[in-house]
Amino acid sequence: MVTAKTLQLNIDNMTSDGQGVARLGRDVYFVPGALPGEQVTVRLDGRRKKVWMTRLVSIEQPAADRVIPDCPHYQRCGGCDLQHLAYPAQVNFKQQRVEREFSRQGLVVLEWAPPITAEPWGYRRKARLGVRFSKDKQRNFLGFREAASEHLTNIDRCPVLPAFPALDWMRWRDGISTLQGRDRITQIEVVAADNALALVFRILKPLSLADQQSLCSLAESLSADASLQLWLNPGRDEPSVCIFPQQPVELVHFVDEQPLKMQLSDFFQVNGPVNRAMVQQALAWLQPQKEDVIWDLFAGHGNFSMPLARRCQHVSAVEVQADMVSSLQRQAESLALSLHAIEADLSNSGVLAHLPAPDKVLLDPPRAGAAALMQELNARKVSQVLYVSCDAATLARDLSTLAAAGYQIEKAGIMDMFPQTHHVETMVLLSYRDKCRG
Ligand SMILES: C[S@@+](CC[C@H](N)C(=O)[O-])C[C@H]1O[C@@H](n2cnc3c(N)ncnc32)[C@H](O)[C@@H]1O
Repeated sequence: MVTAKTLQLNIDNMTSDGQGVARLGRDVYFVPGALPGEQVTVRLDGRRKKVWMTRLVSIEQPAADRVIPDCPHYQRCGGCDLQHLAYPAQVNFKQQRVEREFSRQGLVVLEWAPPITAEPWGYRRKARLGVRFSKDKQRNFLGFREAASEHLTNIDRCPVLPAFPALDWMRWRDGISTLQGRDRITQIEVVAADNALALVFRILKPLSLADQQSLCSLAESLSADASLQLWLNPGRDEPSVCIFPQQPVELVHFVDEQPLKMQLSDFFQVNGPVNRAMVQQALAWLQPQKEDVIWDLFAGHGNFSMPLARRCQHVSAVEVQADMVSSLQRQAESLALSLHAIEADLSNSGVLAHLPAPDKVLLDPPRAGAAALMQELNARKVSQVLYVSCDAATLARDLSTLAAAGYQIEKAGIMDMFPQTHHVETMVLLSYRDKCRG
């Protein structure tokens, strides 16, 4: 059978999600875990359209950039996919990938900024781990879902999470195993703010008081600097309840050297140092002036809007999630900043019609991009648009619409928000040049 076959391949390229690519005659092969320049043996897994999916069996000739992955669970855990590539080469791969997407769309960038990078390990301040009780084995599993499967990989530590004593997963797994309601916990979410670390336990049914006390005792023993918080969450749309400590501090992270409040359910950028550098770069590129009218679209909890509102008086922040909008508005009011937070769905571009015409627009959409907004920006001929994106393909698609209408890409730069993975964040500054005015 063809799926049992092995063959030798020379890898000459990489897919946008970091798999090695080889060509043999007219056939194309994707090889997860292989790098350009390598000679490898693979097993064929099956064919999708014209591409063979394969599994790496052995590496006959390794690439100069190959390194030993730091994590023992790498390639079983579905989290990271570039740990086998030396860090500078990861950044280089991401830079080339974004440039390739841009050139596919015929985009011209006047100036590329140097990539923004920070410490490539221990950076991830948000993560979700699965918990499962196996009746057969009469024990709990705690870890990440394996790539493309429902199986949990048990982990003791994760090198992309911060090295807090409270993130000792072996202790939590053992602790959960002793609970009466050990089959009621399905997930632990990590929210690492700058002033505290919150663990949110998703529960199917309420835990007994005795079980809650056991978890609190464990939290106390792991909370070296008293900054650990333990929350129980009974369901996606239900509020979480803090069981440790009794009076939890409000979570904040620092942006623009100021604390920004964050709620447990908020979207927030996963990499603190890269986020801070990204916001500083956005401010340096946009140069907000006191009288500027600025729209911050897909504003989240104000990562960009609050720093902008400190510098200018007419900032409108638009976001679809009501709880982030109200928290942002409250925060701005408490600091006497004139920021207008608006709850609206930006897939309907008409929602911007009543806002004062902007001098500058910052947009930071989710992965799908902001296709619905491009006509609005084209019609408005905004003098500066700063586009922040976590998906190079939808970014290039949206930029090509703007470029066709007369926008010029002044600057672009990548930000390595997600080291050890293929994901890349990009910032682009566009200016509007009216061809009729020359
Ligand atoms: C990539 S995040 C950026 C958030 C923020 N700019 C930041 O840096 O933290 C995208 C944000 O867009 C919001 N969003 C997603 N779809 C939206 C829509 N259709 N209309 C408005 N906001 C949306 C999400 O809730 C999320 O807060």
